[in-house]
Amino acid sequence: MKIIIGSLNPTKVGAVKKVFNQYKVEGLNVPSNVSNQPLTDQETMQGAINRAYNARIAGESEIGIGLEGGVIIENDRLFLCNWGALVYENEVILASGAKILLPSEFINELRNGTELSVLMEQYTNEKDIRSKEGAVGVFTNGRITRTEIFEHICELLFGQYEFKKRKEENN
Ligand SMILES: O=P(O)(O)OP(=O)(O)OP(=O)(O)OC[C@H]1O[C@@H](n2cnc3c(O)ncnc32)[C@H](O)[C@@H]1O
Ligand SMILES: [Mg+2]
Repeated sequence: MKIIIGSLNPTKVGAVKKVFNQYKVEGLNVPSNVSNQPLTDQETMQGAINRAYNARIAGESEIGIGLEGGVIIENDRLFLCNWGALVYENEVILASGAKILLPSEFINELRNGTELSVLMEQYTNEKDIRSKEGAVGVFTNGRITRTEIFEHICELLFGQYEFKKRKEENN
């Protein structure tokens, strides 16, 4: 069975390959059909769902997976959030990842349309944080990386998928 993950970002592809290691896993760049920088929990979740559907169709696979990063602005607090969706047959399975606080000084620029990936490069003076440890890796001193957040989300997706499949078989 083939699984398509709707991204070529190595943190996302790597997480899916690690967790769904008994399947053939391929990354495909597909649209999220939301903003490049989702600014709410809801929009981030929708991006994950759209990527999963688009990946499944584009790759003609049984299972499509979408992983999406975003932020949540709550008054003067800014949080990093991540969502995952797994689509198979007519079912959508969802899971979100752990959240951490990001610097509040990012809020204005995010509202003005700058992506978090750009802000992280400016903040750290390092290139392509989004494909490496991620914002979470930077702000947790490397204890939890972006790949690990996505691995955790993938475990939550896979476990729910297995549970549903087992239930279907017993019916
Ligand atoms: O190629 P895709 O799959 O789009 O990978 P991406 O890194 O752009 O990831 P998302 O679109 O899911 O994330 C939305 C935006 O938030 C940024 N972002 C999200 N999480 C991040 C993190 O941990 N570190 C740096 N940037 C992050 C990301 O780079 C985008 O600008
Ligand atoms: Mg993106």
